[in-house]
Amino acid sequence: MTTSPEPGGPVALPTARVLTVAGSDSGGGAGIQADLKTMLAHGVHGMSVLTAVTAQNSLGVQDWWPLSREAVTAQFRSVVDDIGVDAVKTGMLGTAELIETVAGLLDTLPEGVPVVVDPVCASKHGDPLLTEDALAALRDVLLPRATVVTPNLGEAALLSGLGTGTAPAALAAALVAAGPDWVLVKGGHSEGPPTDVLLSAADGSQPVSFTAERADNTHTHGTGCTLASAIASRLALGHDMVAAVAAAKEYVTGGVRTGFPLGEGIGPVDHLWQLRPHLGR
Ligand SMILES: Nc1ncnc2c1ncn2[C@@H]1O[C@H](COP(=O)(O)OP(=O)(O)OP(=O)(O)O)[C@@H](O)[C@H]1O
Ligand SMILES: Cc1ncc(CO)c(N)n1
Repeated sequence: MTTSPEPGGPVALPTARVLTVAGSDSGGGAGIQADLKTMLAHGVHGMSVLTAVTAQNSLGVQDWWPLSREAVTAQFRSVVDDIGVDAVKTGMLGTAELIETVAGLLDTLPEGVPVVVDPVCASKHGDPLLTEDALAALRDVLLPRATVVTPNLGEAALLSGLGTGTAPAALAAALVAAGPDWVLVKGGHSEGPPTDVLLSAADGSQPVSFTAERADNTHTHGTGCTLASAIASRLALGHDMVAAVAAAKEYVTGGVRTGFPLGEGIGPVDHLWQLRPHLGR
């Protein structure tokens, strides 16, 4: 929870403010749309800086267009300078130019605002959402500014330069060296129970593993965005990192279990699974 200067002195806000800096998914399952739904489900105030527009559906990404650095900067300044933020999540940034722009903007945040970096490289279908030359910028410019970075197994292999068969704990150790405070390597693309491995840069201790039952459901569009936004929401509400990841994992697990078919391909996770009984549908 946070306080805000008001005439007559600081007052407690009824909720936390969480900003996503990410791309739009026209199909509504991932990207900005998944982030804002996740934030709503966590009872925080969600805000957005759009970095790119994708033409996307359950079958894949048909095309995408990055916004200008001026458009990204103006959105960020509008939100941060007036409303303020308690946590930031970054997702699809698309190009090296936008990664550098966003990194510069993150440097202007007040001290202590947590930043969750989801290093989005491709969609669930494998369609690229990042230009090839931007991977180095993601690693060298954005990772050092992350409170936590949340790669899937493929992204962790790409960013670390290690092979795809490398164990998650070894991938996490290699990425911690790139400068984030924490690394969470997600195991959604492995065989068996999806296990996510969290490693802290600070204490050099053993990684913490978060395991769930694998949902026997192909409708997993947006899992990565959902997990990262849930972590950002929990951090904004004052949870520590281990508690935030544990709660976020529980949220995404429920959402995947009840993910539903839409279109001809991969349907979305259900962001409202906890509220369905109250909604009556
Ligand atoms: N079938 C599943 N059942 C339960 N949990 C899952 C399943 N698939 C993925 N997850 C969980 O979802 C979260 C996101 O992991 P994943 O590896 O799918 O990320 P991602 O590839 O970045 O997602 P996206 O493709 O949406 O970008 C992790 O907590 C992972 O363990
Ligand atoms: C806009 C956007 N961001 C992230 C992902 C990753 O799932 C996606 N498919 N689309």
